[in-house]
Amino acid sequence: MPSIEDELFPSTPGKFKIDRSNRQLHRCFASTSTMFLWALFLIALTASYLSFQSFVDSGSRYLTASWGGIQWEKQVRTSAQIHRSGGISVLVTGATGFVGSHVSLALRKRGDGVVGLDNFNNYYDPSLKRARRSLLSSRGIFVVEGDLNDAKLLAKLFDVVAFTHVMHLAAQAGVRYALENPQSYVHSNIAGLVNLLEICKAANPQPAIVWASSSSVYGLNEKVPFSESDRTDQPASLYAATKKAGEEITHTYNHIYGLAITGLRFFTVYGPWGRPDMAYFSFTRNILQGKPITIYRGKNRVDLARDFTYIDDIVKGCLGSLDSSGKSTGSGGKKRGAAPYRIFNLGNTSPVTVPILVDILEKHLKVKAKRNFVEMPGNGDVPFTHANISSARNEFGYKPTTDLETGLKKFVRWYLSYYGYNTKAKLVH
Ligand SMILES: O=C(O)[C@H]1O[C@H](OP(=O)(O)OP(=O)(O)OC[C@H]2O[C@@H](n3ccc(=O)[nH]c3=O)[C@H](O)[C@@H]2O)[C@H](O)[C@@H](O)[C@@H]1O
Repeated sequence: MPSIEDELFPSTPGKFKIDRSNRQLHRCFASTSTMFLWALFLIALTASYLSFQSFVDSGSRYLTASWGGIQWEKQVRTSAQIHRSGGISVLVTGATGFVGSHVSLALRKRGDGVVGLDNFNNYYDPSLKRARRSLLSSRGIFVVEGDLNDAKLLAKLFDVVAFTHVMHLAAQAGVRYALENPQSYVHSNIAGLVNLLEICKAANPQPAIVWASSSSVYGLNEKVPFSESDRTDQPASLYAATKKAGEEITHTYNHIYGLAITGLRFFTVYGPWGRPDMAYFSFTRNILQGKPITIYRGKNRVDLARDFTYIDDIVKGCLGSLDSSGKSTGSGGKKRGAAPYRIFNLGNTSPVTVPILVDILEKHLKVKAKRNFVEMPGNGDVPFTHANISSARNEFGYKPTTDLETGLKKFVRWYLSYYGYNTKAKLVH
C-alpha cells in the first residue's frame, strides 16, 4: 500500500525520500532548539532586569532612606533603654503627633524606653511635628522617620529592640477630611495597621499593643452616655468606619495569634501642642486674626456638643492601659494561649456645646469671635458625644480631672507662647 508520501511524491526515489525525512527531522530539531534558546534568552533577560530593579530599589533606599546603618541602630537601642526597675520599652507610632508626643514624653519621664516612629506627612503643618520632634529629642527620645506600611523598617526595628509594648497612635485623623482624601484613611488606618500587626505577630517575643480607636465609632448611636457595649455598626464617616474596622482587625490578630490588644476610644482630645485641623485650634487662630469662624449646628438649630478631653487625662489613660495590658501569648507567629482583648472609652464625661467652647476661647484670648452659624453639612459629623468611662476606671483607675475651661486656658497659654499674637499658623488644607 503506498504511503502518504508516495502518494504526494509518486516519482521520488527511496534514498531521496530518506534524505528528505532526515532533513525535516533536522529542521524540526533546529527550530525546537532555536525556540529553546530564545526562551533561555528571555528568561535570562527577565532575571537580569528584575535583579537590576531590586539593585536600583535597594540602592535608592540606601541613598534616600533615613534609616539603617550602625549609627542608626545605636540611636534606636539607646532610646529604647529602660531606666527604672519594672519598666517597659515602647515603640510609639505617630510619635510626633499630638497624643504621640505627649505619651512619649510621659513614658520617658518615668524611666521607660521609648522609640518613636512617624512619617511626618503634611496633613497639617509638618513644622509643628518637627518642633515636637525637637522636644522629644531634647529628652533623649529618638524618632525614626518612616511609614507604617514599610514592613522592612518595622521588621528591622524589632530586630534591633525586643519591644515589650507598642503604643500605636499613627493614623489618618480628622472626620471631615475623609471626604477629600478617602484613600489616605485606607492607607494608614487599615493597610498600615495590618502591616504593623503582621510584624508584631511574627516578633519573638510578641509585644502587647495599645492603639487609638475613636469615639466616632459610636456614629449615630443615640443612647447616652456611650458605653463600650453600645452598638457601633452605624458609622457616620469613612474615618469612623476605618477605626471600627481597626477594632475588628485587631480582634482577629488577638484571636489567631495571641496578641494582647487594647483599643482606646478617644473623645475629642485637645490641649497644648494640639492638632491645627481641630476646631478649638483653628478657631483660636481665626479669632486672633480677626477672621470669622464657622460653627455648625444640627437640625432645628440644635448646638453640637463634644465630650472634649484634656490631653493630660488621655496620657494617664494611655499609661494605665500600657501598664495593665497583660502579655501576648504567641511567639514567631504561633498562638500559645488566650491573650487579653480590651476596648475602653477615654472621655471626660461632661459634654460641652461648640458655642460654649467659643465663649471660653473668647474669654482666654480676650478677643471677640466673628461667629458664622451654618447648618451641619452632611460631612460625617455626629451631633454629640458623651463617654461612660466606668470600664477604664475599674480596670486601671482612669479619672479625668481637667474641665474644658481649665484645659483651654493651658492651650491658649501654649498657643500664644508658640505662635505669638500675630499668629501665622497655617493649615495645609
Ligand atoms: O473623638 C474623636 O474620636 C475624634 O475627635 C475629633 O473629631 P471632632 O469631634 O469632629 O473634633 P473637631 O474637628 O475639633 O470638631 C469639634 C466640633 O466642632 C465642630 N466644628 C468643627 C469645625 C468647624 O469649622 N466648625 C465646627 O462647628 C464639629 O462639628 C464638632 O462638633 C478628632 O478630629 C478626631 O480625629 C477624633 O477621632
